[in-house]
Amino acid sequence: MAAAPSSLASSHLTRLAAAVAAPAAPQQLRLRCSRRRAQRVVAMAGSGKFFVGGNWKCNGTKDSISKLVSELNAATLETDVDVVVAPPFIYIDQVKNSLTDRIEISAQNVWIGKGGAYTGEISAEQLADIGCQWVILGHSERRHIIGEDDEFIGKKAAYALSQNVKLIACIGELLEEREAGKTFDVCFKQMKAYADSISNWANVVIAYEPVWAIGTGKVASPEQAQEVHAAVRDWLKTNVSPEVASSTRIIYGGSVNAANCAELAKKEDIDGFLVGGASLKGPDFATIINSVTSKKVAA
Ligand SMILES: O=C[C@H](O)COP(=O)(O)O
Repeated sequence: MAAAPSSLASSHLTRLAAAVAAPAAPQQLRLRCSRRRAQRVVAMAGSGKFFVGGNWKCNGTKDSISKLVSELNAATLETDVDVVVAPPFIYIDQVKNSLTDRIEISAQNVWIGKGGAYTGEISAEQLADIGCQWVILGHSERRHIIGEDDEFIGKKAAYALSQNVKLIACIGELLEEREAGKTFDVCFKQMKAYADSISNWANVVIAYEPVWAIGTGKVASPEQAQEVHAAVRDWLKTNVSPEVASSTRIIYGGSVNAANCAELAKKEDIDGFLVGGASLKGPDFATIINSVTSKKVAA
């Protein structure tokens, strides 16, 4: 799909406004998806591994995390999935020392630059020092509760990547923004802030997380998620490069669970998930990881 964001916006905004109530995939979009599927086969074969992250947020105790780690260590996981969990900072070392190396570790935040006199902050150098390979940035809870803005998030992203900490870059619209037909505008603005700061996308995964779906039990329909993922991929194609658009994984987050993951995973542009609540239950998280099998069948 080669249309520029501006031309996409006029045709999609009307559909997006109605999509919450009537999420059927437009025929036109399906046709464009078929073309893009063919175009992406080569790129996905090289670098597009399914990716599932578990964001534990501010949950857990030493005991509950020990139980969760035991469940994850005992789980049978499909091999062709990148799996990452993000414990609260204070438990990262415990998890790092007890969790199978099959699963990588992410932080949920990081300081904007080099460490020093920044009370309460954790630097990217410190994450790398303890073997924490990833960081989640731009999560809606940090945007809308803590008040982080696009520029601040972009600078954090650039510094983390410069220290070889890989990035899960979150974007997503509020319910009122979706209802006002601004979903694409919001997501593209958030994408631009990342693109202004990122020169190498090899270590970046984008997480589309509509805020209205986070922790609400109201998951986006597969068609709603696919439509935004496809638009974000087109944005990357137009504004970064076709190669980055093809190779960058775009994962979905927001009320993903063991029951709904398979249908979402079948969608062409959904390359995995960022999971909150359901990642706190080992067997459920394993089911979500293993939903890659639905993707293989759909492909
Ligand atoms: O980072 C994860 C998202 O905020 C999704 O959370 P949730 O699965 O609890 O809705």
